[in-house]
Amino acid sequence: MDNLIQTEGLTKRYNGFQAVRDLSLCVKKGEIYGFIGLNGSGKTTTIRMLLGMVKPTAGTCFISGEKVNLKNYAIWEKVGYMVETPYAYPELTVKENLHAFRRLRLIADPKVVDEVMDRLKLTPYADKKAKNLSLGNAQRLGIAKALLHKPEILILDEPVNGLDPAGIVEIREFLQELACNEGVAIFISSHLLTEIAKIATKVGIIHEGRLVQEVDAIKLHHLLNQRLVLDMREKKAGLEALASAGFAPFLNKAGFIEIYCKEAIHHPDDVARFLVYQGLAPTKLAVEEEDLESYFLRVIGQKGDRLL
Ligand SMILES: Nc1ncnc2c1ncn2[C@@H]1O[C@H](COP(=O)(O)OP(=O)(O)OP(=O)(O)O)[C@@H](O)[C@H]1O
Repeated sequence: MDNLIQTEGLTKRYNGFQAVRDLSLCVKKGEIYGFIGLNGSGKTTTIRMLLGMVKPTAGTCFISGEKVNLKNYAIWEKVGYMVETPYAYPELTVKENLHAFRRLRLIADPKVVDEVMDRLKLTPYADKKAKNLSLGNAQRLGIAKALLHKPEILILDEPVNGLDPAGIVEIREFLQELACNEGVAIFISSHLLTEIAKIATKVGIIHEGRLVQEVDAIKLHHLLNQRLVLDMREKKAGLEALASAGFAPFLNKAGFIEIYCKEAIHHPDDVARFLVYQGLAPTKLAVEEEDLESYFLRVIGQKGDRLL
């Protein structure tokens, strides 16, 4: 079985409002699919349909090749998930929570709880009540629950929310190991594009319910625009000289001159030489790559300095 997760023409309408439109995607064994979009773009609705929690208006979801259907209990043996806020019994400790979920999953071997606590670095908090956990450790407990039964598919909605930078790196490395060494197919939603780009093997961008782009993470940086950024003392004269030489320069918000023409980006030394001959020596000259947030905004057709 190649595609462990697959959707075909998935659509959800709420009283005429299109939350998800004609969405088709697939995730293979060992792949990490990063599903990114602004708030309200349809990520959670898609995940809920994948998990059979919301009935699609049209289209189909397949898990391990089987059509998602709440009555098909066998499917859920293969899936671990965490959707929105991780749920735990607040008065029970981390360990008690995990044993409660182990029993719900009908797993006889109690050792799985110690194993999963160890993997998620929860052992020091084993006897702490869930209600007293930090947000980051509550997230870890959510992921631990999702992994108790060693699923081949993991579906996570915003799993790094509330984690500090070190915690984000740990979870990232943990998920990468899970996909790489154990072949788990991971579907992970987030609005943190930069973070997702570091972990995913494939990135899908959802906007207003539509999958507007899907790209292999390796190819992502080829899609980022490059530009030549310049500064000089005589900016007005510099802009005029560069414009008359056909470089189509413009002044950005930070007060630097930007050039997008390919020849200038590939041969910044020619631009420097030209400016020096004009008596306009640059005080800054650098080829810079568009950041992922600007790329995202470009793809979804919005303007702005930062995403979120
Ligand atoms: N039960 C519902 N009834 C009506 N509209 C809904 C319902 N659930 C979601 N929506 C709407 O569908 C759209 C998509 O919501 P969804 O929660 O899937 O977005 P999201 O990308 O997960 O956003 P966030 O990042 O904020 O969680 C939103 O406009 C939301 O208001």
